[in-house]
Amino acid sequence: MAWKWTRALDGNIASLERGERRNFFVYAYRNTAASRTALTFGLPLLFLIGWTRDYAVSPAMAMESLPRRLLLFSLLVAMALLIRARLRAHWREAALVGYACVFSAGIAMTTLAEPERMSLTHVAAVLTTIIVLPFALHRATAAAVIVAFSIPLFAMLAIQGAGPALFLAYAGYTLVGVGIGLGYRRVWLDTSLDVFQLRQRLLSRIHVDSLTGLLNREGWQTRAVRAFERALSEQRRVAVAYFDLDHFKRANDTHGHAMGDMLLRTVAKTLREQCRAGELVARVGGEEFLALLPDAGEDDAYACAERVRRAVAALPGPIPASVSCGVAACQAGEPLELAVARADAAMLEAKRRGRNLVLRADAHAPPFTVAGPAGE
Ligand SMILES: Nc1nc2c(ncn2[C@@H]2O[C@H](COP(=O)(O)OP(=O)(O)OP(=O)(O)O)[C@@H](O)[C@H]2O)c(=O)[nH]1
Repeated sequence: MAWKWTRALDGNIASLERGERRNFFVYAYRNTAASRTALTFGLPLLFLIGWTRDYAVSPAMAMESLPRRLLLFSLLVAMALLIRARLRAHWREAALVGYACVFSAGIAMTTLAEPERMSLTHVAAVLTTIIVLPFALHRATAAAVIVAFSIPLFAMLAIQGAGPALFLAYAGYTLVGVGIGLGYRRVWLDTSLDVFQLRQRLLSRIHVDSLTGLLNREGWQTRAVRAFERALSEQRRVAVAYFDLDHFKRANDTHGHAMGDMLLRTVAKTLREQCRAGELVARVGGEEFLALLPDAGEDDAYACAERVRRAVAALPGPIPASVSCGVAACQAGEPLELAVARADAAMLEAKRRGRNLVLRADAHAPPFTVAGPAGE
């Protein structure tokens, strides 16, 4: 049996490494914002539905139970925040684990207080814990939580003289907990997840420029193309801006490479600050930066680039800095690289015209239009 698990698991890991999506469960949970969001909002929704159902049966009783429910809900939120801080997890994952823990604790307490109310709904809720916990918690913690919750539940099952279905459900629950806790490294959820997380972490590093924290060229190629295609499929506009620091070699030669690096970091920070959420910024060369601006036409891109140009020119510090920039709005049917090439050419023209300048690359009025706030 263990051998079979191992084989299945190795297959999962290999397929994850090959980037295949066979392990759909892990993949679906980790990789689709929709599934995580559905789960995250689904649980409080269940909470609400439960109360509404009680209200329909007996408003007085529902109102009576409201403070208890609100307390439980506050606990959920507190737990989620705690887990988020502790694990530095994404808020949706933190919220899920928080729900799962408090949900299980609440059910365990209810069962202890009112054993006759125990039902398959409870089992389903506790099973949620099994699904959710190993995704986000360390194996040992997940095991401790599961086993700790299962003890009172088992005691109640025995006292209640429950049927075999409930016993079986809880036995599965406890076994998963014990299996995880004993360090059964081949429990597929756990190990696949280790590999998966490692891969995700490596991938995110590969896409980030270590000096500035912006996307690097690979990151740009992956993320910008994806964002560009998404915008096209939703028939939204996209523009690009190509920035290049002026006389950066001179800055390096005069002030040293360490100061040059500092200037690059400061310019990167300025770029990030001047761009809106959802806009992608990358360092694609030594002192070259690219921005992808969804929902922007050439005027918007120009305005953004002008903001960046002014902010860089106003930077305090020992090195006087400025950027030249070309902006281009993607034309219908035009691939992203072509828009980038037009923005690049406009940027080079800005260099030729004396630097510290933003130019529009206007496909219909070649070669270039000198940009101005009124779009002259
Ligand atoms: N400090 C530092 N310098 C870098 C880095 N990457 C590239 N450079 C330097 O950036 C400089 C780029 O010089 P050039 O391509 O001549 O451009 P420039 O001096 O900015 O001149 P213009 O673009 O024409 O205004 C070179 O001296 C590179 O050594 C880096 O990561 N850190």
